[in-house]
Amino acid sequence: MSGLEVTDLGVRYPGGVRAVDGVSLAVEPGAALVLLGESGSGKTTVARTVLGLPGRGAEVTGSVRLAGTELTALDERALSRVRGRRIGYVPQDPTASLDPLRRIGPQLAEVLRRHRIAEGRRALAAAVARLLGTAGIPDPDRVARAYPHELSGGLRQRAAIAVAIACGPELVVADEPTTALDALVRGRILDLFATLRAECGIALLLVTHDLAAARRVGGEVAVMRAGRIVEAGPAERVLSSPGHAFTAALVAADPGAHR
Ligand SMILES: Nc1ncnc2c1ncn2[C@@H]1O[C@H](COP(=O)(O)OP(=O)(O)OP(=O)(O)O)[C@@H](O)[C@H]1O
Repeated sequence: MSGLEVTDLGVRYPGGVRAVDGVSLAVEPGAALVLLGESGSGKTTVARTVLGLPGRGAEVTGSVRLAGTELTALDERALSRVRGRRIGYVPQDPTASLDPLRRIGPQLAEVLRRHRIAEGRRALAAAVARLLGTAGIPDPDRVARAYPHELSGGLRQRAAIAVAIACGPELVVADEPTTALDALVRGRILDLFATLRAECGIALLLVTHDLAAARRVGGEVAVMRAGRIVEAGPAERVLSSPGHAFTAALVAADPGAHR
């Protein structure tokens, strides 16, 4: 299968914590899967394990395949090539993927050069401008010259998304990418993910506890509790008529549900 296919994933930490237990999910090119659930349910552990970064001492079982490549079988060198090149990562805090001491343009150029996407000053500058445009940045020249702290939160997150998509990845993993943003900007960033899916065929695995975000992204949702998926299906159906008591409780506890 193309896209991401996770089968019977288990992650156990030293001390016996079973953070993930028998999780299976799939995201096809251009599709989205939103992992929902309360804090500590294992969402981030699934995302980090897909990135090949489950954490020190983690014991991983099961399979993570990206377009047929078994990622759990790769060594660290091969995995670090897959990360960045075939999988882009968008963290909650964009400053985590941006260097505070370098302007945005040179940072992006460095990623493009390292992965041999573009070479030479002119080609790199053009590729950077194109990439910032793809990330929905209206004035790419200004943003390319700016340091991360000179940008608004929304523009910073767009710059971090530009880093994530610089190498044309098949999959983007985003962990709470809009939690730190205000409601208007949050919606626009979620719409950018929709555009990237439609125009670049990127598969999106998005972790959030924000039900409104899950509704806006559309696609499929998988609801996690204590390391397991308790319910999965189209966001519209699962969130409007939950089939599991835990999903129903999650929806009932959501302040946005009563607006
Ligand atoms: N590196 C680690 N070592 C030990 N335990 C860990 C590690 N990472 C996560 N855990 C444990 O695994 C469980 C799942 O955590 P995880 O962060 O995946 O949940 P989450 O659903 O993403 O929560 P949140 O929304 O708060 O980030 C928790 O009990 C957590 O304490």
